[in-house]
Amino acid sequence: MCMAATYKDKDHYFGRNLDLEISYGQKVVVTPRNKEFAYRHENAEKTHLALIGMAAVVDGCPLYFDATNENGLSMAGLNFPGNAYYGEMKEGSHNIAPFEFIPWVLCKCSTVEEARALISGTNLIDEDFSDALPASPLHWIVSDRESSIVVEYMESGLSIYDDPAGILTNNPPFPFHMHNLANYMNLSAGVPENRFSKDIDLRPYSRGMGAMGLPGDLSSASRFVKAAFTKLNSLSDGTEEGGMTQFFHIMDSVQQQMGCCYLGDEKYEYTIYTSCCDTDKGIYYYRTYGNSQITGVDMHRTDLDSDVLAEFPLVEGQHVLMQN
Ligand SMILES: C[C@H](CCC(=O)NCCS(=O)(=O)O)[C@H]1CC[C@H]2[C@@H]3[C@H](O)C[C@@H]4C[C@H](O)CC[C@]4(C)[C@H]3C[C@H](O)[C@]12C
Repeated sequence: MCMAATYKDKDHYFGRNLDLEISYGQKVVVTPRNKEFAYRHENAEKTHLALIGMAAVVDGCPLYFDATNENGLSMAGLNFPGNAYYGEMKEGSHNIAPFEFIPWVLCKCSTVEEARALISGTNLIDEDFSDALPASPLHWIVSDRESSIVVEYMESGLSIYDDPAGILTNNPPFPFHMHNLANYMNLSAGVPENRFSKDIDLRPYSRGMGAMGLPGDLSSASRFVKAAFTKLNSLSDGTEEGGMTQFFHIMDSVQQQMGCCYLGDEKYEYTIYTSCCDTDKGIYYYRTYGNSQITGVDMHRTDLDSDVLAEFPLVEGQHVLMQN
């Protein structure tokens, strides 16, 4: 399971939880403007917008899981097995392999509307990066400061949905999640009132009974509701630090703890990393399962005019601040 979210306070934030049982050796990677992107079926892009995000670098190629470009447009791929469908090459469309999709959009577009136009003419083809890294069944969230869309390639074709919640999880397809929110429209962060019956004296019996009925299990459907409610009721203090702190708390609302989601075969899915990109500043913050400290990489402290990837291996292990 995974979750991606946007959040706006003084700055705008975009990030995700990567919930999985294995690691691909991912790190924070800045692709500078002059690092050529060679596409399998499209002309290579010699110069483009710079990107920062989490990627596995294989044979010098950054395979992005989630990324933000220097103009703040962001994108993340989340598992969508059984529903994602990549077809054959199509004449008259841009034919792009799934692993190329994030750079394809973020190298060129600065807004959700530009991305929507580009994606409408883009055909994702069933092409693997390599035998060892076959095409992943994904759907994507694309966000700028103002709005988000969700992109799903299914057997029925391409759908681009407005995502007013600014949240994405996994299966089923996105319209289900938006529809499902209606089941929870009665939820409130406030103190519950007795609407059950006038004939029974029901009162809140403790503080902290807001959001009664909010699902807390780890299913994709429940995580969508919980993350959306948490985000849409979130308050922060209008400072950079406060916004980033609140963003991590939103992500924590649907964290997967090791041991709680068994996949069989002695394998468990858990939140391998949580990212929070300040898209206004180009700073990519992250935490990993084994390192609760927030670590940051600022794309503007790298040479964005270079033609060489800047790679930052994840800082692992707890960094405990002893006070005595
Ligand atoms: C599995 C990851 C998504 C996590 C997620 O959504 N988990 C939920 C699992 S569940 O079904 O709902 O249980 C996705 C996100 C980005 C993906 C990676 C990126 O697409 C980059 C490359 C692409 C290559 O084709 C395959 C390896 C890969 C390195 C991908 C491996 C894997 O599919 C990743 C890491």
